[in-house]
Amino acid sequence: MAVPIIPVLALSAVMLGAVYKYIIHPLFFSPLRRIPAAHLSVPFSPLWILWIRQQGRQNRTILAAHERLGPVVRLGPREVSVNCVRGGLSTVYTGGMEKGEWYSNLFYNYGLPNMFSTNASKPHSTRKRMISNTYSKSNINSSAVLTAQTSIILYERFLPQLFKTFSAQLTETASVLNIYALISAVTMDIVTGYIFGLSASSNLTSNTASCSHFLDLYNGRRSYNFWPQELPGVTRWARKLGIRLVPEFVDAANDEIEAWALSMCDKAAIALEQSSEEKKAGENPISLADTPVVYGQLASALVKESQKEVQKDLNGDPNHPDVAGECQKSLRLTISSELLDHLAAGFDTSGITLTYLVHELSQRRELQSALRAELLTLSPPLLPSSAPVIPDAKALDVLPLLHAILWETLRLHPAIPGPQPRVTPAGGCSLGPDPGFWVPGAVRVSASAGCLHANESVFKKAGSWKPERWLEVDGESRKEMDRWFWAFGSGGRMCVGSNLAIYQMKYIVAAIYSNFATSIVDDSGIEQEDAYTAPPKSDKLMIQLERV
Ligand code: HEM
Repeated sequence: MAVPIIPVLALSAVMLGAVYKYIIHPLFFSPLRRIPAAHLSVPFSPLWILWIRQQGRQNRTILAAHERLGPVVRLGPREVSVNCVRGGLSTVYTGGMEKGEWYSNLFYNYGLPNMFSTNASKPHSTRKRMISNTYSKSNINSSAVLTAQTSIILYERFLPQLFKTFSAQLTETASVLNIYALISAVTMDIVTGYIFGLSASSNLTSNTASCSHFLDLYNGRRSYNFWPQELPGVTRWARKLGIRLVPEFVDAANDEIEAWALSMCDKAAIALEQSSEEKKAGENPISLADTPVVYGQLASALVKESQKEVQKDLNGDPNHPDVAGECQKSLRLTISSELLDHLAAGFDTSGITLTYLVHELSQRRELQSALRAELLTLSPPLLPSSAPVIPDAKALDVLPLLHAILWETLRLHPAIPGPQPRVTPAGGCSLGPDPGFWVPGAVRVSASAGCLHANESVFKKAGSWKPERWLEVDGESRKEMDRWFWAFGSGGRMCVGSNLAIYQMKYIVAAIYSNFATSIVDDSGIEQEDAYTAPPKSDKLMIQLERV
């Protein structure tokens, strides 16, 4: 029987091509072949790193690979991890590499992008310019609105909850407090208060049932991120075949959270509208605490930007009565996508950090006393008798022990310890300290706070929580510690809310430790999740309060 020569030749060519692409090229020609591989299979296939991620072992595996192989390691055929400042953070993040699809796969809201999930630099910086001043250190530390909001949240919600728990402890009707949930509630209230104004924002601190419901919704989705984020195509195809890799309740939770954020946006819009009418009528406009600072700024910047477009559609008439209305309507979800991201990024990370701060302090009675002594030097101190006045934000900010305790917690327990992926530019780049490895374009590259903060040559006894390291060291060693400290990221995509985060975390710590001592009742499951954002595995830290 004659062999059909053309199909055989075609098949052979395809097979040879595959052997070249998947074996010969990675072994002998790929510029990435010189980078130490975290696993034997990584030059040929991404399956190993996908498996590690799916199993929730990525952070510890990447850290172990860096400890074994040095500051640049290869994680997949087109994926590299860096763990150095020179040729690492400076090239990838300060160098402004774009984000790639990893963020847009998961962090769109209502199907719409926001600053965090926008890949390209240009639309990102346009959006960032619109709002970054509302989060600048000088605005945060001198904002009368934020002061009014913080005073109400701390004196009328947070401290009463702590005192209520303390009294219940005395009568033994309740002996323990899940401080993770209460802190998440208060960080949510401060962040949404600043974004939407107090009357339009959340009150999870006083409302424990709403807080539990929200945390269940929010945290219940966590373990299903892998599929849509790493394998969006597979997730879509599986769905078409009737297989749900992400259960239905995750979609329902997303819908509920989106609806909740949208309702806060709508309330903020109404408050602003009423305020401008009252202003026109010569009446008192909106109260300080009810001012929606971030919403107001973002909405007005976006409306201004889109007015030109809408005007074009309305035959160029700038006075057409529909211009403002059309803009508001078309921007409702765009604004909410942005602000839902801020509130999520803002409450979760600060809540995680403070939970670990309380956990560490609860094991050190003497340090709590030293911190309390420092906090009581504030004028006025954060005691119920000082209400409604809160200590000055700048005075709070410069307390050295408080700062060292917060910084050390952010170092050892970064809320985002996992890789923050970027994509190398089309022309390629060199990665790693001299001489570095040349890497072509379109390669996924990331650094991780969890790995950078574990560097023993910068942070002695890196595995121990030692706030004194931030007090005892200065000069070049301190500068080096600052260069490797990466809890908020760096470069153009660094955390835009870091000043608000520091502000609220310091006030919350001051509220707790000016009034109480804490001790651990149950810290089972306190280990951080091995994930991009890393809350305690158990979502709880049970503590007891003691009045001081
Ligand atoms: C302890 C508290 C916080 C920590 C540790 C933290 C950490 C980070 C990190 C590491 C990034 C960069 C992530 C990446 O590129 O993958 C980031 C970005 C971001 N954070 Fe935070 N964050 C905190 C609090 C906040 C707060 C309070 C807000 C706002 C209210 C906020 C809003 C954002 C936003 C909008 C981005 C995206 C910035 C951009 O892409 O330009 N964060 N944060």
